Amino acid sequence: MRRRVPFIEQMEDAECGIACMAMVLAYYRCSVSLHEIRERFGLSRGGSSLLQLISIGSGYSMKSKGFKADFDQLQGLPLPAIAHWEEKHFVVIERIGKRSVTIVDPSFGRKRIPRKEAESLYSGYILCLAPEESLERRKGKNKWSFFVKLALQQPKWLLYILIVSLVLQSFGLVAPQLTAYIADHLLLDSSQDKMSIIGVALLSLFIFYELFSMLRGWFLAKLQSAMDMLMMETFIGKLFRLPYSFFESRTGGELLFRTNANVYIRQILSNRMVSIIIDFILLVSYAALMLTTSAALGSMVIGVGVGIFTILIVTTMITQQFASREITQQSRTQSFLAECIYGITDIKLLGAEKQLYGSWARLFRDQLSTTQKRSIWISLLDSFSSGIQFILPLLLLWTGSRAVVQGTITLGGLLGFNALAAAFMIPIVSLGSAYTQLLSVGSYLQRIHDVVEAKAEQEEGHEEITELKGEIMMNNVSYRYSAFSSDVLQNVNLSIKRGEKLAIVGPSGSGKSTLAKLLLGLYRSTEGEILYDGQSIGQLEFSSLRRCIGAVLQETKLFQRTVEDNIRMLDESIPLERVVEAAKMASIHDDILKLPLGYATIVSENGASLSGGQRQRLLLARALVNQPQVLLLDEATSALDNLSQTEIDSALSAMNCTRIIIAHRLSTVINADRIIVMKEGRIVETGMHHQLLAQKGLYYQLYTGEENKEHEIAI
Ligand SMILES: Nc1ncnc2c1ncn2[C@@H]1O[C@H](COP(=O)(O)OP(=O)(O)OP(=O)(O)O)[C@@H](O)[C@H]1O
Repeated sequence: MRRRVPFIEQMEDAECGIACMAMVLAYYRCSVSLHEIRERFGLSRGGSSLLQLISIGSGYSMKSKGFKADFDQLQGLPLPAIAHWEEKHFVVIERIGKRSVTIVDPSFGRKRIPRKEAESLYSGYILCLAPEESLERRKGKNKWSFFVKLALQQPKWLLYILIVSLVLQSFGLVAPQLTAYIADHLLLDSSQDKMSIIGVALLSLFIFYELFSMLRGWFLAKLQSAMDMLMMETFIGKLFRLPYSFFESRTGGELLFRTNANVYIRQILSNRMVSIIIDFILLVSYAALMLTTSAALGSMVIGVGVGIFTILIVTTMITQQFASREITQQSRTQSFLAECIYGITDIKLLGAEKQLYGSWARLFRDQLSTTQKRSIWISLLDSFSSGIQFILPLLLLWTGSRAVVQGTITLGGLLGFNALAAAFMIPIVSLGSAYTQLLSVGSYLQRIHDVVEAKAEQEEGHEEITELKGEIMMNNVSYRYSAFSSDVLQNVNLSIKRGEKLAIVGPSGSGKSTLAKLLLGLYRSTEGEILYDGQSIGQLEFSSLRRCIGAVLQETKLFQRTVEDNIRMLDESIPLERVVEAAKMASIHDDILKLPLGYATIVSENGASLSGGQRQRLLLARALVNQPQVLLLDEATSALDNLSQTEIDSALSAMNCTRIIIAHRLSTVINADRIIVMKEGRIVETGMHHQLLAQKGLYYQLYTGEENKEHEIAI
């Protein structure tokens, strides 16, 4: 039989290329996660080009050849192949027939489309791939394993629920027997005694049923909260341990969507896990009971049951496509909305509300149209199975009446059987819908899997440090953001002395911020090494190292907490006096006192209620509160006036810590002990202000350019 290309869903818009590559690799039995590809080739948020896909293919021992070809020329090429689609997307072409083409679209799934349509969607470029002998066969990790492991950590609650549910469901088995008994005995002989006994039996049945139901609900709530705790602890715990690059390649909205997916998964699985086991047990018991009561009628009902189940499964397979598409669209809409809310200042500034609302509405309409299609299929399915459930008792009475007349079954027996048949259908429908839900959970699990399986920033066992002397060395450090880009830093050699004030300057894009992030361990150098007090950065535990460094980067943000919390970053061990001291050094203390509640004033998200200069000084206070031995400031005082700048500078000089200051305004760094000038990722000049000026090189140009500008402004 022809092998099919396994569908691997893209998690984000820009992932279609690597998802296609992962599908083709999986087709050749080499299972690779999207995360692994990103990690290995350092792909960021942008999409991948055909050239990059060729390199990725070669990296996995696939002979890859990309070229321009007309649609008709595709016929003879080896498939599956990756095709450029609609000028903006990649899909895998699985089969080209005379009339139709089968593609596997990473954003949707398998699709068979008319040849004419495929021809119009194809953008003219194809990437053919064939495995080399060295291609490693690899089995993929099961995305369910994370959840199963968690669930099995709750054996107590699972067992209780199972027992209570079994007792509850066995009441279902009693009902048909009671029906038969009442019909056969009470209808003909309704003596007071029998009536009372049955009445008491019914009442006790009801009370027991209620008690067990309540107990089940209570156990379920216990299981759910235990699982919630474990799932969220594992997920969020892992999320915080992931490297900075992981967050650079995912949108905030998408990550929030994944966090919420945990709750959805837990809700479905904690309910379903037990019910699936019970439904199976019930199904077998009901079937056995029906067959022993009447083989003929029993076989008929079981046949109908199998029919309903098959229809449910087939329809689920159809709706599954819509379900995973809906999830992708939901996450896309939510990510877009989150982005708009984060960037509301720019939207207002540009007066772009209408356009963005229009874009959101388009995304939402797409999502709704998929939801609608799925709902229509589901309601068709529901109406079919409920129709059968409606007609089945009548059908049974109709066919069973002859058996009653022939005396092979009593009237009570037939009525009891009818009740049994109705009960038999319940677990069938429940298993069918469990299957539907489990499939949709699969799509959510894939998103969680991406986080849970990602490699943490550091494994355990690195040296935790509590203080630094402040000596830093960079030996031949080079860095590039992805395997496909050129070096952003090239052979940087730098030795920073304890207590030195080092300024890094250079044109925009010369690699200053990248260097700062390497020093903080946010990126790992591609070549060379960074040493703190003679110890390689790779040996140190990053979070402990970062606690010893006070850093303000261009991306650093304020949180919607009190001023005090913002300075001490929720670290309760830092007393208010130290917070005040840091605020004084950052020249923000007086401004804080003028706020309505002083240090207890809530700062609005990202400091919207503060001036640009106040925000920067508050962030500086945060960097200073731990009395760091190294201070790293990337454009941290760009919004300050010269007076505040001088005030802060003398406070920092008194601290006697190593200072690395990245600045565009050269006037702020002229008193630095040493200035290094960067250009295109290299250090091109080093020296003190007057020495660099005398060299009349790049620094001179930057400085005189700035001076002229200031002069123009002054005029
Ligand atoms: N996350 C990233 N992924 C890919 N490339 C990046 C990333 N961040 C920066 N770059 C690229 O690296 C180069 C250096 O950027 P960097 O931010 O280090 O420069 P910079 O000197 O700090 O610039 P500026 O003075 O404007 O802040 C630039 O070409 C930039 O496009």
